[in-house]
Amino acid sequence: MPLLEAAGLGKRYGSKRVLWDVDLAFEPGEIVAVLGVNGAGKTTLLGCLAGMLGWDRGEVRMDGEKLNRDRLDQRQRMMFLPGEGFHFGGADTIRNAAIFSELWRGIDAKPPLDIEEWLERLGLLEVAFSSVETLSRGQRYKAVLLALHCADPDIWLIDEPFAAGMDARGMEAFRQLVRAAATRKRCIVYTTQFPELAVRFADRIVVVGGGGIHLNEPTRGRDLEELIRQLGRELGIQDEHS
Ligand SMILES: Nc1ncnc2c1ncn2[C@@H]1O[C@H](COP(=O)(O)OP(=O)(O)OP(=O)(O)O)[C@@H](O)[C@H]1O
Repeated sequence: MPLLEAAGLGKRYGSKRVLWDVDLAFEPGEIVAVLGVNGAGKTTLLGCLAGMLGWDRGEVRMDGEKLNRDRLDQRQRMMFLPGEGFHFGGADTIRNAAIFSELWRGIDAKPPLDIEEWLERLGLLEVAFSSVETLSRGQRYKAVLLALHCADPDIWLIDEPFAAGMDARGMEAFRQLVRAAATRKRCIVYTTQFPELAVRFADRIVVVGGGGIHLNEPTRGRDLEELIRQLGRELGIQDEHS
């Protein structure tokens, strides 16, 4: 049974129909990249999957059970990370991560043992005790990724992580972070505009467009260069090789 599922999902903003009849399923332990041109509905899709946005038709299911936006126990099993991230005012990097851990895993939950290792991998050791508000844009986003690691929900919904100003070290730490989470059977779904990064980081690629799903393909066993070209064509990029 899928961990998370959209069945016949449709979403309008007023008279504007953005998604309709979207069927998608996400398994524990998989990393899925969602691509699509600007305005295709990627953020809308993630917002609906997270139960943050309402929908007009169809349903979202978690472990086969209909997602009810009022049910805290369901909402607590996932986290939606917006493109700009979010943090708790005044908290330093470590405290911010601890607050996320307390909110998602309970007040008695011990922080993960490897928090120092991830501070190091993300390049955050020097700002571990600095207020998140005083950090640079990329550092702030990394601090939120650390908090996500500490919260460790079953489902990670991440909007545009590669547009958040992280440096190469941060991007590599992100790759390791989501891979480690997938090994713990977390399901990670993120949006991106970059076919190369999608293919490099994900087990499956989904392309949203025209209100539906254009492509839903595993990366395993695929010729990745060809898949990147195919995605480029889906996104309207001219193929130099054709
Ligand atoms: N609150 C809103 N009210 C009205 N229309 C909205 C709202 N939010 C999004 N839309 C519209 O829904 C469509 C999909 O938006 P969405 O943000 O989901 O796209 P996206 O694929 O994430 O785009 P981008 O790549 O630019 O981030 C767009 O046409 C957008 O104008």
